[in-house]
Amino acid sequence: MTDDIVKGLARAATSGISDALDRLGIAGQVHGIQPLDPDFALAGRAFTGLYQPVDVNGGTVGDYIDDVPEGAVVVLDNRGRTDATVWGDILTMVAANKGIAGTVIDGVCRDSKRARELNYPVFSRGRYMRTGKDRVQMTGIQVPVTLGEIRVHPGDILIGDGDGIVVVPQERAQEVLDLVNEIEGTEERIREQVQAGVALVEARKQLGYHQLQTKR
Ligand SMILES: O=C([O-])CC(=O)C(=O)O
Ligand SMILES: [Mg+2]
Repeated sequence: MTDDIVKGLARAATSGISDALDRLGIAGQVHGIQPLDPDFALAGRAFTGLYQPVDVNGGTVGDYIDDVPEGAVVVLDNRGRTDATVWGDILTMVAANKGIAGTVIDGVCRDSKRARELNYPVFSRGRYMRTGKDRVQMTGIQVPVTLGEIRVHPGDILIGDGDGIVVVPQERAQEVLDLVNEIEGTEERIREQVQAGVALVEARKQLGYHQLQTKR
């Protein structure tokens, strides 16, 4: 299920959402996590999972996937670990079949070919073949997690495109959406003016381009 705020934000580019977050003083830009394919895009509310290194009790990549609702984004916090995966082709296949919106990993994934074949958007810190099975332990499901420096609570909205991922806190989502629409509208007017022959320096000055993202 995709609600109206998610649909509205999904129409925007991550660059516009980033500028709106800057203006509102909200930290939501995820640094260093990129799509497996630059054409991948996703939008949806977070379903979160947290990993720790395995201890004497052993561990694996987790069996949460059947609980993830259609339209959600799976957000996996493996603490930036790049030497063991927490996502691969079997999870991709199941998630794509269920209509899950995509997966964002603070870590790495494997079997990346399947994600491209099924056009299932996976965003990660990279690709690697070595499994997290016997190396990680899932210590939390639907708990607050981090993607790099950015906190994600279950239900927060993630938007991803070829430029990366932004996280919009659910409490501020309407405010962010209103501001993104305003910023993108202003940028469109700048493009129209330039196409009509106005000098870019003039169009930018008139419409306040350089301050669109400035915190008020
Ligand atoms: O070990 C993993 O990262 C999971 C995996 O390959 C899969 O789900 O196909
Ligand atoms: Mg696999």
